[in-house]
Amino acid sequence: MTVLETRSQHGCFDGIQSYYQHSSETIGLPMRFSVYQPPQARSQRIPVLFFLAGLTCTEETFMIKAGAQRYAAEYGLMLVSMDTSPRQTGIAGETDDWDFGAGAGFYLDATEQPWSTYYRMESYITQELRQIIIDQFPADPNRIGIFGHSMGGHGALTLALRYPDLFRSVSAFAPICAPMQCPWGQKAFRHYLGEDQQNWRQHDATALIEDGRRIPDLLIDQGLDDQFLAQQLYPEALEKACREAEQKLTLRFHSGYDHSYYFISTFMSDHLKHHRDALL
Ligand SMILES: N[C@@H](CCC(=O)N[C@@H](CS)C(=O)NCC(=O)O)C(=O)O
Repeated sequence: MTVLETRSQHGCFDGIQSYYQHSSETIGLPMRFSVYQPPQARSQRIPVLFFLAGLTCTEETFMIKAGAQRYAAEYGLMLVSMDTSPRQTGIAGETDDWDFGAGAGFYLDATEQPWSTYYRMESYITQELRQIIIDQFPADPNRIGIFGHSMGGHGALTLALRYPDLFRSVSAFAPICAPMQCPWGQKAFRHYLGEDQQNWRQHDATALIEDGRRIPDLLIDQGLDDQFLAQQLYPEALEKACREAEQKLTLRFHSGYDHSYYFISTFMSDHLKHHRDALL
């Protein structure tokens, strides 16, 4: 069994917030993740929600800023978040850009050198981290959901579409809905996946739905004052694909909200209710 080093542990809403590091077989380097166990975890196996954070974030960002633990304690949901990429791989230029490389793993397995050796976040989350959570925490393997923000919203949507047997509920805050069409996605996909855009379609939520993949009822919240909305996020593209495919989508726009965790924390209770209703 994977040995976990506990980096810190804190009482939180009658449950436990903890931070871990372990040597990752998938990544080939140490990886960090965080877990919130609500009080219900003391006596039973409970549903789990994986949260995938956005560009520049770490395993701490969601747990510190999203205000999710209060609702998780009420609803009996375990929360798991993880770093947004491998770190300190030694790849030249890894930390030069805030929207690519370190802090920007895009939740896929890179196929192109030099990134493909370490940048394997898709396998890390769907296999290694999922197994750690099932083996070492009171998690119900049949009741796992996934959600995320921005790049992590992209990750949540694409992993839910690609692994419908693993994730039974899905939602997102301000996700990158059509990465093949936006500058963040094009830059990441060109380096991680190469020039053949046919391979990109496997990692683009809009394209996956166009290509026939489906997910359970999808909830997306999007701020209208989001500084990245027009250039990077393209919810209209996803909405069109869902409409044409008859994929159920609740897409809510909110005036006065930007891309930050102030927006995320405002709508957190709705997202946890959405997952609770699907998983309990
Ligand atoms: N560093 C970027 C912003 C990056 C950013 O907004 N990241 C989002 C995800 S895409 C985030 O959640 N940042 C962490 C935070 O708000 O704490 C900039 O200066 O424009």
